[in-house]
Amino acid sequence: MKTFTKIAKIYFSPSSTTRKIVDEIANKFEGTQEEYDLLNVAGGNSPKEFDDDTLVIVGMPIFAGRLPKTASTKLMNFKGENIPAIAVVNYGNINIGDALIELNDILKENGFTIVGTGATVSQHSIVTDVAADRPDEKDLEKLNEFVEKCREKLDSEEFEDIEVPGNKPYCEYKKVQLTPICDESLCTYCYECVSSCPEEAIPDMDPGQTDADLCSACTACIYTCPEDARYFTGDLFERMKERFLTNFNQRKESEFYL
Ligand SMILES: Cc1cc2nc3c(=O)[nH]c(=O)nc-3n(C[C@H](O)[C@H](O)[C@H](O)COP(=O)(O)O)c2cc1C
Repeated sequence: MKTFTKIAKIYFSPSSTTRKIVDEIANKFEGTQEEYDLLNVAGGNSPKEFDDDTLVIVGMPIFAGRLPKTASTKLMNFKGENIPAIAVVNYGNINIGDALIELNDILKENGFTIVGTGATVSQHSIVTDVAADRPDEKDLEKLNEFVEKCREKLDSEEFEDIEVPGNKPYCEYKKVQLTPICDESLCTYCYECVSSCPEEAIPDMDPGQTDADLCSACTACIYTCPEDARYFTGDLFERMKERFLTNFNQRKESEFYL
């Protein structure tokens, strides 16, 4: 296999499961790892073009059947003429929607050659009882088999266009109408939530507030808070929980395309 000097990891991962998948894939290759964390407000804002000694690994969570808006907008800044990419969307056992085709389209449009792609299942970051504790051992085993096949394909250097499920035009991106609340009796004003928010929806000096118009419900602030002071609550959240646990609690498996 051609040796890659650099392994570039590009991801958006508010509750860290997508990052875990990307790390699992990247760690199977030699080469110095570079990270592009699109959750970071400054991350991925400027154009970046990769050299041909680079293998790119991209991981994106699925939000409402699409890529998160902030993440897809930033991803468009990454270009790589014939640079090989392994690309996964990661979802919470509900649906893939059109996110997989959207991810593939963006990467191909920007010059990348897709070596392998797929959809992995991880714990639902909003309704955490759905797909709880995933990815598990079985998931990681399947992921490793996929990576092995990607390695073989990189060896063969034969890359045909990969067809993935999804519709065009893509389903409309619908913002999830939830905004985390902050229990100020628990908050220690460490401001971790402020710096974790990719939408800058939490005011600098007032973590008790969240701008619902800016918030994408991504969950970064909830998972970063060391005091568990931030969470979703309310009727809509309770209804969502009930609906997901009733309808989507049957295990779905990761799917891969090469
Ligand atoms: C705003 C939002 C919307 C989501 N929409 C979907 C969805 O449409 N289908 C699905 O299966 N999971 C959905 N999820 C769950 C995430 O895709 C899943 O938990 C993923 O593992 C999160 O990745 P992360 O740990 O890297 O943040 C959604 C999560 C959030 C926060």
